[in-house]
Amino acid sequence: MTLRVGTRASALATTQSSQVAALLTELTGVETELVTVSTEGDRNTRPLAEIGGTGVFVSALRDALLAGEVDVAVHSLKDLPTAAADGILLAAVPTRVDPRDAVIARDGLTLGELPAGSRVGTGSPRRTAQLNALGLGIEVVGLRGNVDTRISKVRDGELDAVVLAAAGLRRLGRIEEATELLDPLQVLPAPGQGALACECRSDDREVAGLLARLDDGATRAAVTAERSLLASLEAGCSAPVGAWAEVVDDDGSLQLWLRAFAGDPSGAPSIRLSATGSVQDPTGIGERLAAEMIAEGADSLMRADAP
Ligand SMILES: NCc1[nH]cc(CCC(=O)O)c1CC(=O)O
Repeated sequence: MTLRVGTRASALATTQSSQVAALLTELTGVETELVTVSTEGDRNTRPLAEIGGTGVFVSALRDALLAGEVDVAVHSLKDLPTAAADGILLAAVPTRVDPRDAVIARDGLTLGELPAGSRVGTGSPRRTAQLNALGLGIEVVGLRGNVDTRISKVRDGELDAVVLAAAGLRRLGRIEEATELLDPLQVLPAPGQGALACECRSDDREVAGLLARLDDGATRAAVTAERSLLASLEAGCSAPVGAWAEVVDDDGSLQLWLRAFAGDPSGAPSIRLSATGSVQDPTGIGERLAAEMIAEGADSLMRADAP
């Protein structure tokens, strides 16, 4: 049997899909082949919010899965809508690489070293809100495109810096180009950032069993809490929400720490809170923290600029 692993066409997507395919072969001995599927998010470089936001990168791969054209779909977990999809099983969440955001700035600078008025590119409302909340006098400039396109804006001198996911840079072998890795407690990553999602058809027991070997329990618990918070806030992947959870060993009992940020890209005061609980209950921790954030006003904050 040869497993057909579906991937988007971008350099990042094919790299991470081949890494999953290689891991699958290593752990289970099964043969794999990559099948490229083109998605609306790749074909269209208008702002994500305009072309459907949540899920534009994901649905074409899921369609190929349901149509039986591929057996496995590999996504960046942070691109995955929180709502479950009919007939689709999230069969594996491999070990998270790196949750952090990275800065690539001109002349090796860090964010703090950039002079006031510097132009920093990101297309993410979450990054925009947190960059503004740092109060550094930076001008945040909208940006889309693949990793290469974004970095080239700094190399061309069009921007002073860009902020992007460290995991993407690592997977592409370009992490050395980062001039700063932002502390994930200071600039909270997107829920699921740095983790991958491996899906199969819900009724495909055989592939589900193979993929289960790739699942990492601690990563699965952390991203489940992060995504539960996002779902309970009724926010999508393009909302100004950051969340990061870690499993910590508290005298032999495994605890999950979840920290969250909700903001407003235009700079209204933001909300930061954290919660902890048993690693057995990631969904409950996310729900409780979301309720606390809503009680503090997260709801109206996130929707302040909604169209
Ligand atoms: N927003 C798009 C996206 N989706 C996943 C990644 C790569 C990193 C990851 O796996 O979280 C990126 C690029 C980025 O945010 O810089």
